[in-house]
Amino acid sequence: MSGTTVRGLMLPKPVTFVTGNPKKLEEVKAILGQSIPFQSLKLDLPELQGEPEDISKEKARLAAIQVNGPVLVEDTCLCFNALKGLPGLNNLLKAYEDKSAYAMCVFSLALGPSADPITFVGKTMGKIVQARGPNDFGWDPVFQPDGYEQTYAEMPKEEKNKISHRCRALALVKSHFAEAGYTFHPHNA
Ligand SMILES: O=c1[nH]c(=O)c2ncn([C@@H]3O[C@H](COP(=O)(O)OP(=O)(O)OP(=O)(O)O)[C@@H](O)[C@H]3O)c2[nH]1
Ligand SMILES: [Mg+2]
Repeated sequence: MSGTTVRGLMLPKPVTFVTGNPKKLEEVKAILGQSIPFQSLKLDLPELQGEPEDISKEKARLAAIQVNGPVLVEDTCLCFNALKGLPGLNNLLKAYEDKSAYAMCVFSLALGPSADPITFVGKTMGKIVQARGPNDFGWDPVFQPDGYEQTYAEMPKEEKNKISHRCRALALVKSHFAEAGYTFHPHNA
């Protein structure tokens, strides 16, 4: 994490969570509840290259300029230990004995167009298995978290949302909001 926290800072409007992925949005809504006032928006942002945290920060910076207010962005990847943490295709993993993997979620918060984004990372360790469970969200059917007999896809949503990469990253986002004590401009809340 980086950046300077200004305690009690008043944000001009609710946080805009920028995503084009409805499944992500559904989970973020369920996990955040009423803890952070936010709205969502799909923006066309360039697909950036580089290290996950740098990509995320740059995405937040670009989004905050477009929104002209506080934004939260998120990127997720499934990283394979056999490929030294590289995100990859499941078929590629067939050639390796080591099926261990981790789901990683990186959120960046930019408080405004000229603010330095703050990054929050959540990881859940697990392994890649033959697909089991409903097929409506990315790689959920092939990821089985450590300590569980079910894949993400087989778990009830509430269960996934208690242990997921996304909930771990969002727990850090929530603590940041609680510590910073941001307030929201009453006219735009
Ligand atoms: O099984 C899954 N469980 C998850 O919990 C999860 N979170 C994301 N994904 C998938 O990973 C890819 C890259 O994600 P991504 O971060 O680039 O997202 P995106 O481009 O769809 O949306 P966004 O960048 O507009 O927010 C996309 O195919 C997402 O569907 C998940 N799959
Ligand atoms: Mg994306």
